[in-house]
Amino acid sequence: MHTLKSLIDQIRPVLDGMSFAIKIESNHQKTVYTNNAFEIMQRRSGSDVVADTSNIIINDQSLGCITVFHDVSDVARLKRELDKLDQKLRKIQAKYTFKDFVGNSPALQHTKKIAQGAAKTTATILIRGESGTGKEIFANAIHNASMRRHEKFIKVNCASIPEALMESELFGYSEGAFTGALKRGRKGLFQEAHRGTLFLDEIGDISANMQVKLLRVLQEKEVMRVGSAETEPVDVRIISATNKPLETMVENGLFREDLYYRLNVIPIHLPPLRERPEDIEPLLLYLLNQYNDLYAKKVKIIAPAAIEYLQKQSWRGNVRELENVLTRALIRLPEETTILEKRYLVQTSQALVTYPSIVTGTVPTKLSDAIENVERQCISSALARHRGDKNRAAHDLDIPLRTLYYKCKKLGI
Ligand SMILES: Nc1ncnc2c1ncn2[C@@H]1O[C@H](COP(=O)(O)OP(=O)(O)OP(=O)(O)O)[C@@H](O)[C@H]1O
Repeated sequence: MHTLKSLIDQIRPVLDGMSFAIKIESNHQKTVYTNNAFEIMQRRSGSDVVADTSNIIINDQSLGCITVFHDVSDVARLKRELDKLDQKLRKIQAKYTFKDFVGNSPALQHTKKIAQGAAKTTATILIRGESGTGKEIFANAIHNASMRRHEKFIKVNCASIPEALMESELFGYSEGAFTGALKRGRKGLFQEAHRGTLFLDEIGDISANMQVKLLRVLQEKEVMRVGSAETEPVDVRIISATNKPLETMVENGLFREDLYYRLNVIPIHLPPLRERPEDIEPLLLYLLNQYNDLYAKKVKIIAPAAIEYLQKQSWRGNVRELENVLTRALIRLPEETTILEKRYLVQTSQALVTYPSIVTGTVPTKLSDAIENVERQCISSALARHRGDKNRAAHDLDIPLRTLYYKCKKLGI
């Protein structure tokens, strides 16, 4: 007949060598065995431990119980780090001011003046402008010029958050709202931005369902977490931005008119770069200042012919495209060169606008293969233009971000 002691003696070499901490207790809760790992765990303070206890039953007779302790300190530490990172990702330090918004063209000066006036109020602002005109840094600058500058500036890219997550991202969720929800529930971005500014980028991309919910929050100034019936008051200044034709979308029933008016209290239009060629030179100097260090170059002067050449371009991608052209020019520039000549820019801007032939090499027989080739080339070229930034690539390709992820996976990009 087994006794607990004889059983332990039989398996002692196995228990002693285990890396898990183990404790065996008799039926009277008296500790009769602990292994080395248990002693080490006891000496270490502040560990996060999960205990797993099972009864020791032999021939229907209970001899005691064995507890295995799992040290989850690393998991707990990783979780804390993840939470911190998540917090950081959800916040953007609003680091830009109007001084950082380069350009003194009359068109830009006019826009800055309106924005500086608007910053002093709490009115909702809608920033319009083509892609790459600086809507995001302009929103930053408005927040920093406002009374809320010491509070948070939180950015939400409405186009990149999947529809299913949008509501809980914006308004939070309560305890046990859905499988995988955090135990304590979670604040939404509206609550995070309380007393600060919430920047809703790509607002033209939100679904009809979210439009209704957003309108409600703007009207009532309170949010309701997913899975809760209670409301929480929020004091948030909304700045939204889009390059979509919202007015046409309203006419076509794609964007709610009431929401449009709520968002568009102060409209601000950022003019495209081609309408303010005089801003190109100061922008180049501002960018050179950063890029010389970044690419270990020594450029001090931009040749007048180079500036003149750039001023004549159409800049479909606006300042972002100008950044790309300058980056490519600097990369191919010899290290010691101090003057940026036109020839370097000509090569690079042509490289940007000359797209590869749609189907290269042997033309596939199957139409589906040919379509895949074209898709692969268009997507690869958009990703290359935006240095791998999928958001911007999807924007250029005029497809939802989700579709881009799906296609990249399917096409092996
Ligand atoms: N006036 C400016 N001064 C300095 N940098 C600028 C200016 N305008 C734009 N930029 C730079 O151009 C790039 C694009 O700006 P930003 O992301 O703010 O544009 P956007 O209009 O929000 O674009 P999208 O609609 O594609 O999101 C950024 O790197 C930004 O720093």
